[in-house]
Amino acid sequence: MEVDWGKQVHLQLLEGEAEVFGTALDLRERVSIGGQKVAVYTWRGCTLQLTGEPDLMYTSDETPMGQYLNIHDGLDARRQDARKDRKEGPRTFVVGPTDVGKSTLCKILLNYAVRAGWAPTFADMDIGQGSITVPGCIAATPVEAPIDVEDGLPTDAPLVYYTGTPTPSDNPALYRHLVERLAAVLDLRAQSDPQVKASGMIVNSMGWIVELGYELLKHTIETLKCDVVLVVGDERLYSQLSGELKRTAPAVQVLKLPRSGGVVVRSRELRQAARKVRVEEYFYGNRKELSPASQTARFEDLQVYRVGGGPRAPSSALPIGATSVADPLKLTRVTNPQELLYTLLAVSHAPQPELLLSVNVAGFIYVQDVDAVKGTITYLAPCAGPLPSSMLLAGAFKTYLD
Ligand SMILES: Nc1ncnc2c1ncn2[C@@H]1O[C@H](COP(=O)(O)OP(=O)(O)OP(=O)(O)O)[C@@H](O)[C@H]1O
Repeated sequence: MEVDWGKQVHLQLLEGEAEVFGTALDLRERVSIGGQKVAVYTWRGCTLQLTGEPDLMYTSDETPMGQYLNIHDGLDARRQDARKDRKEGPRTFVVGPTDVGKSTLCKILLNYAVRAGWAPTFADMDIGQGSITVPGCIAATPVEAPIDVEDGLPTDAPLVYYTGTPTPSDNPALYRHLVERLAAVLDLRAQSDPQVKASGMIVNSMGWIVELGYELLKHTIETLKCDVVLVVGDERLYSQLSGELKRTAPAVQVLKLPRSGGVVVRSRELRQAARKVRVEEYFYGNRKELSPASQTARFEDLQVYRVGGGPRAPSSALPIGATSVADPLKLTRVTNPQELLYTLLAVSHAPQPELLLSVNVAGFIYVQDVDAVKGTITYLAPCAGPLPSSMLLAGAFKTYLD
């Protein structure tokens, strides 16, 4: 069923068993669905009660759920072997073009793993959408309980790195660098807990699968040491990846899966709107249950840095024939606050600017207003009080919150 933003329907399981993307519904529990497109699936039949008017609703008996369950069984067996041998559990990378149900498959596999007693790590490499935090981030989170149908993924302890852009094509070197940082931290975390280690990871990818996008997918497989690659809904990508990995990394198992017929195709405008909704949800919560605080600070008290675009060496200083290239990881201090208006700034844990790209971020603030005369900026923060740090990383995309 599809329910538009701003609208809600309520779902109740009266009899039998049913699940929403792998999260089992409890008998009689009232679940609210709003601004979502979901499928309720039953393995053995159920009776549901629906209150409200979804924008679209239908029943279907064509589903890849059987295949998805087989994949889970395979991963489960590998996790058990890993636990016995004190080795790493499977690291599963879900790839495919846009709108084939990659994020949904990740959710289903995470939920089935949790229901089987594991504590997998979810890593999201899709910086366009931001399922764990705001868009423009590479992030990971431990999943220790079934994903809440209303609230989505757990956000208590995410590990977040900010690229500041919703597409890696703006700065591929930065994207690669942050994937490497995330991988290093996740490796350390896995070593510190045998259950986390054996549970493995489920990694979501972006839908960009050609040219540079394809190269970045391969980089992620290598960096995160993924040993299972699930290719959803794209025969060409499957044959390209399986052929190449057979030669370069024969231990990696590449499997293909069909796209679920229910997956909804989103236009560019809808994706943009979804990004704005994600930012709103970050500050206000899914049900507007949070109270962010609007605060004003002197710009000179903040240290805001931007990544990339370091100065090019003049061509006269280079050998003949060489072209000058800007350092894509160069950090430059932002001196004009006006350019930050309506952008998200990441509040970093970094103690000094040189570490801004090595250390994860604590959270985000949104620049609502800039007063050039007074030299102040007004920003929205998740809570009132001083920021945990004055070291901030600028983003390059604007979001217009109401
Ligand atoms: N079987 C289904 N029935 C109804 N809606 C579904 C079904 N499967 C997925 N969806 C919905 O379709 C939309 C797109 O699915 P999803 O986000 O999983 O695709 P994706 O391939 O990850 O997209 P992206 O290109 O953004 O990475 C989501 O809103 C999801 O909730």
